[in-house]
Amino acid sequence: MTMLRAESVTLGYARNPVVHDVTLDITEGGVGLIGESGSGKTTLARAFLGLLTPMSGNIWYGDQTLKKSDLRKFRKDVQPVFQAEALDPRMRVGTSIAEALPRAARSRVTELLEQVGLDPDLATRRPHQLSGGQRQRVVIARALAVGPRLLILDEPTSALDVTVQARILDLLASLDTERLLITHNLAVVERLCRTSHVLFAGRVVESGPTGDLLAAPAHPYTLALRDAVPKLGGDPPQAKGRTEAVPAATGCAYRLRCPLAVPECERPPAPRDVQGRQVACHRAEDVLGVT
Ligand SMILES: Nc1ncnc2c1ncn2[C@@H]1O[C@H](COP(=O)(O)OP(=O)(O)OP(=O)(O)O)[C@@H](O)[C@H]1O
Repeated sequence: MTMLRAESVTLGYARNPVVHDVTLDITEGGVGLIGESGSGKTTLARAFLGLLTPMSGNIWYGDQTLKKSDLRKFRKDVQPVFQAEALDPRMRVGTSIAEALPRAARSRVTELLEQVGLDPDLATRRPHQLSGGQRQRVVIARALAVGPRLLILDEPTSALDVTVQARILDLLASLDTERLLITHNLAVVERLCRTSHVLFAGRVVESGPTGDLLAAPAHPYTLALRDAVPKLGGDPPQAKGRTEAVPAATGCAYRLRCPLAVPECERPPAPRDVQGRQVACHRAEDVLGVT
């Protein structure tokens, strides 16, 4: 079932588009958005949270566009989980969580702390008196307080060391809330997302079942990402091949970096079906041939 859908959305700031004509469904089983810094992941997440209005296209929530849906219900159903630094440093964490709860349900703070694996006694502490992993659990507890159907998680573990990351991933995997997860870390989507979308320069270049994407990428950029970060906790990926940082303005945006680029890539590749995924690359079959 599709909970949220971006339909041909173009997004930007001050009329300058940074996400171009993206169509993407948030379906069950976890959805990953993968891409390097600046590829447009957070921008897309903001649009899915109703915080950024598309320059064109629509965000659909069920059978209504966000513009027309009941925003109160939407804000309860779809909750962000951003970095732990977003917690108010002056507020005791129990109060932080209680604030998100309806007045009649404030006694649920203990239950929520337990649900995220924290000792309820920590409720009286302030964020700086907790470890990074504990703070991230508080952020998750706060998001869960209103009983959301979908969590939108932006790099939920990137500030944590590897063992703490793994425990937070276990916690997220154990929740029965759906998730859209934004990360540059492929190991994280492998653990938490049935479907993944790879973004490059504001365009989806490859989408499909996460396992297939990682086992045999069909886009050279997915291949570069996969080969750059073999394990949990690795550094942000650097593309292999040529290293021009600026995307090409015409044709395939990736072609200046792509080791497989040919003159045909000066024409923009339309997304097409290749072995069970959607891929925007003229040379997808050749990429599959080398993986
Ligand atoms: N508030 C803003 N005003 C103007 N430009 C912005 C704003 N926020 C983001 N951008 C630009 O939009 C593009 C996409 O940024 P975005 O934050 O969505 O990327 P990202 O993939 O989430 O990157 P990161 O992994 O570093 O968070 C970038 O070129 C960025 O500079």
